[in-house]
Amino acid sequence: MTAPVKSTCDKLKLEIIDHTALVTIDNPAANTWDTESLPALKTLVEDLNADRDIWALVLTGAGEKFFSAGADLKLFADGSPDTAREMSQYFGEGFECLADFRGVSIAAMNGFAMGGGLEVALACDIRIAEEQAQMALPEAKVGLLPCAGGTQRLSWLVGEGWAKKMILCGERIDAAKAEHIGLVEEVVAKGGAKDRAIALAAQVGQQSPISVTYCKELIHEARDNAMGSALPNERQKFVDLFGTHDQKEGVNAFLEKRKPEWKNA
Ligand SMILES: C/C=C/C(=O)SCCNC(=O)CCNC(=O)[C@H](O)C(C)(C)COP(=O)(O)OP(=O)(O)OC[C@H]1O[C@@H](n2cnc3c(N)ncnc32)[C@H](O)[C@@H]1OP(=O)(O)O
Repeated sequence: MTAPVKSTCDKLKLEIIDHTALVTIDNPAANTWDTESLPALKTLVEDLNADRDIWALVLTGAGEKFFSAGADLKLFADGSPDTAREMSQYFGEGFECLADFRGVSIAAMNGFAMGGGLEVALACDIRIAEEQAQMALPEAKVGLLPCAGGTQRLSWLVGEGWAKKMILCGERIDAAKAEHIGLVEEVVAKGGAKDRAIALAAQVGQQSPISVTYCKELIHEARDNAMGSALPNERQKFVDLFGTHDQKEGVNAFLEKRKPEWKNA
């Protein structure tokens, strides 16, 4: 018998419910991602992948307000290109490992899903949002860009037009709009995402797990082939931004709660 899987990080809580791993991002105030939780996510998903009794993964956020507000912006206030390289690698490895999870992954979006918080939901197979949830890829508002698969996975899911409206115009959308454009598969009442996701995961459990794994790999094949080198390129452009004035200005303006003054340099 193999030892039960454990989370290696307090910011990621793990509960096993039958064949489903319930993973809760628990990093107050905004369930942000950092240099502890991102590598821990990778380790956790690898360990869950190795456990043949785990067939589904549900990801949610602790508390009532945030699913996840993305990267902890405090890490980027005076970050260097090396900081950016390290963070983008952690994001890439963590979220790509989740995207390749052997079973079905479901994001139970219980509140704000912003930046890397929306990108982790995009790395899941299915998204269930509570009616009050709001989502955006607002990285360009703070002088950054979505480097955790967002430019690619959002475009694949909702098409180029809405991806551009959200990424280039910084448009934040509510759950109803997200369902309308195909960004989430279901909207449920406030407080209901986790239970609905666990119920859906149990439904997955009625299928052959090995069939599910093979089908998922095949569904991903066309997209992954077409993406080519886009994911490493996305990470490199994120690193490049850290040599600019506007990256520092954008992040510091957010932390100082003021409007940024862009120089386009
Ligand atoms: C590759 C990935 C890159 C990225 O992910 S870059 C980050 C992208 N994410 C964002 O830009 C979202 C930033 N957050 C927000 O815009 C706002 O939050 C919300 C619209 C989501 C909610 O606004 P409101 O209701 O006014 O809450 P609040 O007072 O802003 O947030 C509560 C506390 O949480 C902190 N916080 C929120 N998001 C982040 C973050 N991403 N990094 C660090 N701290 C964050 C705030 O500052 C504040 O803290 P305090 O209570 O001390 O003032």
